[in-house]
Amino acid sequence: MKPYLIAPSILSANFAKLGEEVDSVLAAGADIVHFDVMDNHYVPNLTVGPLVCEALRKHGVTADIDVHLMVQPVDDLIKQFADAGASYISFHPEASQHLDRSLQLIIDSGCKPGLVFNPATPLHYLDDTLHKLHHILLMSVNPGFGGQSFIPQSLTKLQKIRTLIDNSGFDIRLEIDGGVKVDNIRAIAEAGADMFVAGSAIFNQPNYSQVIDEMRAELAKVSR
Ligand SMILES: O=C(CO)[C@@H](O)[C@H](O)COP(=O)(O)O
Ligand SMILES: [Fe+2]
Repeated sequence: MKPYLIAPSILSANFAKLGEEVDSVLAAGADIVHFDVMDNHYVPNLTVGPLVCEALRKHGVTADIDVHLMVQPVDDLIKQFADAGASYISFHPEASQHLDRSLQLIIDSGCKPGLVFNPATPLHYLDDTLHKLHHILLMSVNPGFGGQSFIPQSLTKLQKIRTLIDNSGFDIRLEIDGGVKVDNIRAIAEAGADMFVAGSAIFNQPNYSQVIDEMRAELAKVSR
């Protein structure tokens, strides 16, 4: 079983001091930086692009950066994010004209490819892509905003994806994103997730290490 990874989403960080925020959350015990890219087209919100990813690298961030592309089209931004220092890059399959080409672009640019499923995106996109995936990201809210409530049906969808992965024989991480908190992270892990994005649950609290410690304590209760 893969170790659990906690990935704070910078969407809820203070953008006026982003470098310090990322340093703080990593010092508080986070594993990976989750970097939400929104284009005001695929989703009704606008955030940050490759320049900001590059700025975090120049600032000295060495942890993996998990780029979650909520953009359409997808392909142009892949190379730009790879050059800017991205580690993981995921995108929404219905936003790509040529799914296999987009995944291959991520692989060829040296990053780890992932596919993102919204609450109602059908899982058939996994039929011919599993062999190329490093991670699958399940959205447990509709994409576009931080601070939304976890959609309970996501637990069933997580279990389905967990079973698909386990039966495939491929070594794929299962990431969950949206409404993850201390009080639901254990149930989410029990449903099969091994990587946890949390934005508002961490950045809206004054003490980041306390929240991350509490999340890890909940995860330690999971038997696997
Ligand atoms: O991709 C997204 C939203 O579209 C997420 O990464 C959110 O930023 C998570 O925020 P919280 O639900 O944890 O506040
Ligand atoms: Fe995200």
